[in-house]
Amino acid sequence: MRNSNKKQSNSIALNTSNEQQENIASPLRRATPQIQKKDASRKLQNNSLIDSTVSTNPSLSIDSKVKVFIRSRPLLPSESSQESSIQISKQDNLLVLNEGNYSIQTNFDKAFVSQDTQIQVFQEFQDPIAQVLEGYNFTIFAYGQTGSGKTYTMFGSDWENMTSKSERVQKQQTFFEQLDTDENFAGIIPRTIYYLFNSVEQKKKENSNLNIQIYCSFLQIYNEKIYDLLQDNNLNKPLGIHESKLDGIFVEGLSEYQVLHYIDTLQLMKRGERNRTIRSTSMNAKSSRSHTIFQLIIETFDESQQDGGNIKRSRINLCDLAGSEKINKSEVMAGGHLNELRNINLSLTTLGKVIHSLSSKSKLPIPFRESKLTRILQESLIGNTITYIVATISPSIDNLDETVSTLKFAERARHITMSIKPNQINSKDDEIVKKLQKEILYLKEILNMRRKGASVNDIHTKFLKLQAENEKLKKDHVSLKQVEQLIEENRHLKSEIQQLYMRESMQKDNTHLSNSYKIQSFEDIDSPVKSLPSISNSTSNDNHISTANASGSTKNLSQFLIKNNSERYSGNNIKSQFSVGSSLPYSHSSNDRSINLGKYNTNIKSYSFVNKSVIDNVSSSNVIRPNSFLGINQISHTPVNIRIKGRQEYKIQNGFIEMNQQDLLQQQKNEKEKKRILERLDQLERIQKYNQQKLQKELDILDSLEKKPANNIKTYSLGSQENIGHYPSKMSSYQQFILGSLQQRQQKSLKNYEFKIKDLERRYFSVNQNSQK
Ligand SMILES: Nc1ncnc2c1ncn2[C@@H]1O[C@H](COP(=O)(O)OP(=O)(O)OP(=O)(O)O)[C@@H](O)[C@H]1O
Repeated sequence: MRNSNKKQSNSIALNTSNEQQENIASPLRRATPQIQKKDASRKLQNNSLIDSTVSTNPSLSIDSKVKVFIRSRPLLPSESSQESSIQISKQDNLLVLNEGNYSIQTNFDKAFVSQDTQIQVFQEFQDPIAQVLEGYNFTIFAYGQTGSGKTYTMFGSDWENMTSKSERVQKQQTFFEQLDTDENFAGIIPRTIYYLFNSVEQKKKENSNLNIQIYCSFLQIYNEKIYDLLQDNNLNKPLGIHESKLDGIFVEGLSEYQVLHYIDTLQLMKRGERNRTIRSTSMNAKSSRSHTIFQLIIETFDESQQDGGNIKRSRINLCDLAGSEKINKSEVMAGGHLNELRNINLSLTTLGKVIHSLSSKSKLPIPFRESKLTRILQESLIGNTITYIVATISPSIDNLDETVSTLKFAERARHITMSIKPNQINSKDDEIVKKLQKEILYLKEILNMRRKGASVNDIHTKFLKLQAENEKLKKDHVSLKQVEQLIEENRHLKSEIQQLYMRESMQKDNTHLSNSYKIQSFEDIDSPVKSLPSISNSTSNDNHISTANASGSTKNLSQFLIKNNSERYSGNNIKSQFSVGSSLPYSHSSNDRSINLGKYNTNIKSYSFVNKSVIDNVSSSNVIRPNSFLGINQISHTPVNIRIKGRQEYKIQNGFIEMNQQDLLQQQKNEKEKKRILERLDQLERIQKYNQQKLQKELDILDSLEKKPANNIKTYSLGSQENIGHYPSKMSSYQQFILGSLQQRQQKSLKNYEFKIKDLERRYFSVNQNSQK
């Protein structure tokens, strides 16, 4: 044990009394644990397991305590040289930390140690996810010092960084296909997505009238600014936080993507993860420098209740906080790093203060507004939300202070109680109708202004004016169906605006979209597999789909889906919405908006058509067989990325496919290069194998030669009669020469191949990464 960690007395118990004024989130302060003899180490008084299970009766509002789990990671290879580490074990929900003569024991709602798998951790989250479908909000956040395992817990292991090609492929498969059997790989977010979609399927089976829509968004807070991780990968456009009576606290301008299948959602999660700001630090090679929140919004509506029914709208917030980090005076830090660190520490300190105020039931104002993080999490800490915290700790002796600090934070959070009830929107609720009408007016105004070339400032001024005007909106009684339509229209307009903004920011980036493509229309399919959508050739120069081969061809989908269209997008002629299928097998919902193409090929399983209204250029005799399509199943009216075999990436929005010509060329180049490398790799692997076999054979021959006394080889006595003539103690110089040169030659060639293979793998990895950007 290092001297600096030696303490004077033997046992530590956490003091979490409400009077304690210490700022627990600051990593810069040393923990001041209460010290006791080990024998007398006391357990915390509050041992009861807090049950935040809520009633599904929507009229009931009940009290729910924040649930706190603790998770300790194993020692990392870089820490294994340490003389000693903190011994962390658990007894039921009691976490026990032993370090030399010191001991810390404290109770949590659940304790996880290094042997506990990702599946075991996730099992604790299944109940509240089921509650989300009843209209309850649910937040999970991972808290802990840098390098303690927050990202591992929330997202999963860093498999993409693994070097072995075969392992990468296997992990990729696991990620998308075997979440329920994989124990250690995927973290809480992918599992939540998977579980949620399965639960939705189950619910729909139980009640075929249920219409459940899922949307997702992903944001990061970096240096006290909020960015959309799905739209803004260059930190170009910080977003603002607003509060409204109906929506509560929300981030204005954050994109919401409608998602139809878990694979699409995972793709979006991966896209956002790639855009996250990370840095290599002394504690963690891939340290998250921003707080991220992955949000799933679930809207449930019973179609059998025409009037007077309810729409349930709930949220799942999955937060991976940036970790606190000490400012290391001996280490030279880049200016940016220091700034990040200050901002991270500031927001975590504020979170600590907020938790302290809430747990001590202080009468003083709670400092939610002191940081963006606490402002966004406000509703998860005092609002209508089931909240779980996973506090992560490290067993490294060097991190003892931070570990104690995390435990104190976690213990305090357990004292927070919230009153929760399901979120329901009633069609007779004038507030919601007013709000939707207001928003639609506002959005229409903005769209018109944008089309006429108005600036963002003009629009903001107009917006303020509109807000005032819209207060006067008349009260109408509308049906639930109408409310749904209003929501749809609203969403549609928002996505148009999003697209406009996106284009603007892309133009600013000097990223010129050299081609704009539009998909005009598809047929809505009533019964799966019976008839398939098809597309006919469009010869005109208008916005129609071009079909390179429309009758049963197996050509690349891109060939018949898209057509170079010089005309720019105009919001008025959006006629159809569609989503394209996933490359992985799944059975889509049985409602009339989807179709299973599984019968026709294995790559694409589902098409979804949302809008029946317009059918252009579609004949039912032809069959689409997009078997080379490795796309994701996505919505149409918010931007989505689609991958087509060969990994070109397209953006689809409002029935448009857009692609950057330069990107496309680069992608194609990358693909060619990758293919070439893979072929060369295969070839080299074959040669290497052949050489190994050859070497082995030659060695075997020499071995047998060595054992056999050849006539022309002198044998030597080893002093024992039996050995004479059988085991020559010395090979002939000829044999030695052959063996030596053979070995040398083979070793050289094997090394050469090994080197070449490594080099190719490295190049493949870098090309692959480039093509995923
Ligand atoms: N339970 C675990 N089992 C195995 N390895 C783990 C576990 N938890 C974390 N690790 C490993 O520890 C390292 C640091 O973990 P991670 O990046 O999740 O930390 P973090 O708390 O998110 O750090 P930061 O705040 O700097 O982003 C990673 O290499 C990760 O794979």
